[in-house]
Amino acid sequence: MATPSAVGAACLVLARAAAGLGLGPGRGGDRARPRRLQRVVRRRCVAELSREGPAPTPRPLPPALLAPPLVPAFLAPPSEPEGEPASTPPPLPDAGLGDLGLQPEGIAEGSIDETVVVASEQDSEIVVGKEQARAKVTQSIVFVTGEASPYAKSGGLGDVCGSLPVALAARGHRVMVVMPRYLNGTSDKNYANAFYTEKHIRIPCFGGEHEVTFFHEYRDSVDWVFVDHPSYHRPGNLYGDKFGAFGDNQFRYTLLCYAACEAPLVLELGGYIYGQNCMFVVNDWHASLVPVLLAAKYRPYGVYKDSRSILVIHNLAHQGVEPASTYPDLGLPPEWYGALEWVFPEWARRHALDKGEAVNFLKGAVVTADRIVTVSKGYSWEVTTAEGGQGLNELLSSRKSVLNGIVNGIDINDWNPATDKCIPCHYSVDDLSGKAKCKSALQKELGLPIRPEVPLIGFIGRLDYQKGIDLIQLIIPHLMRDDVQFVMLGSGDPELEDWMRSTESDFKDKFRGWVGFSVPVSHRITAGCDILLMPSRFEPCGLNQLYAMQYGTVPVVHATGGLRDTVENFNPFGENGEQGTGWAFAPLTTENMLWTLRTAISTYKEHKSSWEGLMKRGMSKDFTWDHAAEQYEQIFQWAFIDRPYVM
Ligand SMILES: Nc1ncnc2c1ncn2[C@@H]1O[C@H](COP(=O)(O)OP(=O)(O)O[C@H]2O[C@H](CO)[C@@H](O)[C@H](O)[C@H]2O)[C@@H](O)[C@H]1O
Ligand SMILES: OC[C@H]1O[C@H](O[C@H]2[C@H](O)[C@@H](O)[C@@H](O[C@H]3[C@H](O)[C@@H](O)[C@@H](O)O[C@@H]3CO)O[C@@H]2CO)[C@H](O)[C@@H](O)[C@@H]1O
Repeated sequence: MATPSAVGAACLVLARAAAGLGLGPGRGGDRARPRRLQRVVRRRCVAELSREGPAPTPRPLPPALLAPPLVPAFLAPPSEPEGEPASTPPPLPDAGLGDLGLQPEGIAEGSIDETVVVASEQDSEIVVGKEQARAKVTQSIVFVTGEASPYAKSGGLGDVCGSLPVALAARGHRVMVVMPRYLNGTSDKNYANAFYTEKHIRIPCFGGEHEVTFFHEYRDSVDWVFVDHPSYHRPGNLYGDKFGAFGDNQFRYTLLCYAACEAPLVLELGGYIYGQNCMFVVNDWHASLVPVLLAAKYRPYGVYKDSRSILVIHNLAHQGVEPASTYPDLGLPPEWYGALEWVFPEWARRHALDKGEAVNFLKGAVVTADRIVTVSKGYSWEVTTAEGGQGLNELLSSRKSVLNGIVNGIDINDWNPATDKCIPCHYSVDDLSGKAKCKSALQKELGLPIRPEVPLIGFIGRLDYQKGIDLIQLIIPHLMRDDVQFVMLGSGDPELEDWMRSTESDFKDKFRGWVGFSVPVSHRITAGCDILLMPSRFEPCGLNQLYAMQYGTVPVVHATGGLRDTVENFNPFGENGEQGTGWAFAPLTTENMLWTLRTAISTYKEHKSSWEGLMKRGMSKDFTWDHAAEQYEQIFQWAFIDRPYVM
């Protein structure tokens, strides 16, 4: 049996929490029914007690997590041509694209690199280890996400949520990640080490009570918590299948958010619950109901008063928008409708009688989260502009004082050419010889002519409008006249997948289109290519250019968002000699892109020592998570200085 005190504490907080949860989705108001709810909750706690398994062996906790709070958190002070193309290419059109490559200005308050002295009720010991830097103040952190690698990944969100929590745990924080337990019949083995916790909760939404259970794995000092429900068990990818996005995604991620709010209160992980004093880090729209729930359904009942929430925006293109008529399904009190209220502009409405009324999950978090972080500084400015704000620019501008940008890091355990298990030869900045072997192995694997002297260009990414693949389509007939090789790895838009296949058959000796999702292939392309092309229309951060630089592969990118923040333009006439790690071009036009690519290609072919300098400067950059983790800690501290969001 679990220790009585821990279970008692869990029941108490669960009782308080569920007093706010309500049991019905109607607009009748939960506040009118607290007594009945308390009774139901007490029964639930008793039922849970009888299900308790053997007491887990408690893991040691950081001292701060055991110490009782002394003062309320808000009182803490601030602290050459080979073969001809199939046909003569048409003239290059101007892409006619809005360019976001403008100069950022006026974002948020001071630099997050500034040192702020924070006195708090939590651990204030400064521990600087020899190998691993430790946090000045440790927190209980709860990440909520739709994906985290290696369990489930559809793109960069999965990378970040699979590695930032580990970096924060290594710095002394207690960290939990809450995500769905996706079972699709092919990658189910990813969850093989996650065990059933015997915890069940019933979530009042969508016209009934929906039971979810929790699975758990403790790995890399992080509590990985998987929410289990039949709606997460189906073939396809995480969010949809060949017919498009799943029709019940709003329901699936509503469940995730409710479950994530309960997990710190009910799960004894390593023997202890996380409790009410948490830092919720909610990622993208899938997790965006969490801050709304905290404000609408917990704090009014005295629960989570000392917790804070941070919204991390990885991509404003996905906001979780559904018709306004779905609001009652969410189980939120009617007076909270305004937090999620969203009206489409007239041009975006479907017919004359369409009033464009909708609910928008991401907007709900923009309104109610205590702080907002975007995944690069550049993007934190772009989201406040009409061009980059995807309709949320005015709202985000109104929250500038709590909006910051932190460039993502990369997991060098996974992405390191000296140790990478997916690549055929290892290499480093001190010995680049293995890279040439990776290139010839890749050419062989792809069935391309094995020619060390020909520049091999790569693209890796989701086949999505965001990534500018239509621009690649336009330049390919021109580029294929040059002596180059080009490999693309991607999946997504079926028309673009078909184009990749047909282009491969048009240019058999020069172009490969690898349709599908393969992490090992992505590593081999990153290591084997000379140049990585990223013509993204917008890019909140971008990870592939970081991986490329780490592997001595020179990025050619559109100067936007995180790409502009991380790729330094090649300057052969720098003050201290040659400078830069790649090429960042703007505006985004096909002519500009082709010209920049050809500049890179001629540098590769004719200026070998300059090329080696580009490679080595990129490989010497420190893209590890530690610096970003430190900046997140600063945001956490700022969040705890302010009072939490209340209506
Ligand atoms: N077919 C395929 N096979 C194998 N691997 C594939 C693949 N297609 C993509 N990937 C992998 O998915 C990841 C893509 O990450 P990005 O950050 O470049 O873009 P994404 O738009 O998904 O992420 C969003 O979130 C991240 C994280 O914050 C931001 O960096 C980014 O700007 C934002 O758009 C990389 O690890 C890449 O290798
Ligand atoms: O890590 C890669 C990206 O993953 C997330 O984006 C997904 C998005 O959140 C899902 O909702 C879904 O998007 C579909 C969208 O909802 C729907 O209206 C339609 O446009 O189709 C979209 C594709 O199915 O899938 C997205 C991934 O493809 C995350 O939010 C992003 O930050 C990440 O870049």
